[in-house]
Amino acid sequence: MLSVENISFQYDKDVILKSIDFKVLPGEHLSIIGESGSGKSTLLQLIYGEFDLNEGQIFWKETEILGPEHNLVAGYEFTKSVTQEFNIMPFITVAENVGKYLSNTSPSLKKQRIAELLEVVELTGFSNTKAQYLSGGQKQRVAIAKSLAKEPELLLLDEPFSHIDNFKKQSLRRKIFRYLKEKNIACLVATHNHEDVLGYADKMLVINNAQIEAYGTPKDLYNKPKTNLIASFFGEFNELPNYGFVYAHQLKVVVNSEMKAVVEQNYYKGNNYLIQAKLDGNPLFFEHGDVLEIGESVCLKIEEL
Ligand SMILES: Nc1ncnc2c1ncn2[C@@H]1O[C@H](COP(=O)(O)OP(=O)(O)OP(=O)(O)O)[C@@H](O)[C@H]1O
Repeated sequence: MLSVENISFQYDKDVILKSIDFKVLPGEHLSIIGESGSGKSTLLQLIYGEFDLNEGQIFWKETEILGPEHNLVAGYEFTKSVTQEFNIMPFITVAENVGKYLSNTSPSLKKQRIAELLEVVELTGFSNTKAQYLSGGQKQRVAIAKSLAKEPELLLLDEPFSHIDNFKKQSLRRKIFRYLKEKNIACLVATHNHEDVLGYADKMLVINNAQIEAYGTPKDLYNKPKTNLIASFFGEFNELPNYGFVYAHQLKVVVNSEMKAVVEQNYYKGNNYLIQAKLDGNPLFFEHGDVLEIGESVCLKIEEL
């Protein structure tokens, strides 16, 4: 189990993380969300042992994860980290990068393992390509495969699909997260994308103002967002008096109701339109199947999630 015990950290005078305390079980998937600059990457780096904590302790099972003051070379056998820098070698092939730390005692086993990992990240056809000729997204996938080569117990992923196009992202996400579950590898995933969370994460940690703003299952946080930061992570939303947070897709146009809004703008979204309207002088967003006329008055009702 990963045990992050009341840690606090600052690079210089500003406190980046304060009294952060949570646990992650073996095989568990924890998503870390928060605004840009809220400290998600810093938290992953601390768990990797890259910096010394100002307060608190971090353990993986019985081992305390220590920073450079006690441990000159960051990192432990049981953990791997994929950062935004990728750390892959440009002048060797994709297969050589992935197999870099694998044992050479059985070349056929090594080859098999590399092939298995390239299949997980959908790069089988690039095995013999030098890494320098890869796109940013392909490099990111090599970095993920490399991090899995020696089967860590704990994997730290910092925005793992940030360079990967939407077309690839969907299947890659399914494959990688399923692979981690099958191998019982715990993972912490810093992300800005709710699609990385819903459907995959067991738990979700929200960081704001250096502290934990919320912790729970994605379903609970989605159904009852306590703050606008959490609601906004999941999509367009409104904060309505007497109701709290209401997602745009929860508002439906009906023949008659007390809630009357005036349409101001339509935004095409593919399967429907996001409608910007005014309700009692305040902006309101809802979704609708068709374009509505600007200036039209519509009645709305709130649907339960
Ligand atoms: N090496 C560093 N030295 C000093 N300050 C740093 C360093 N790295 C990050 N910071 C600062 O710490 C804060 C948190 O940064 P961090 O990268 O952890 O945020 P983040 O939540 O991962 O952001 P993003 O979502 O944009 O990646 C930011 O204000 C950043 O400027």
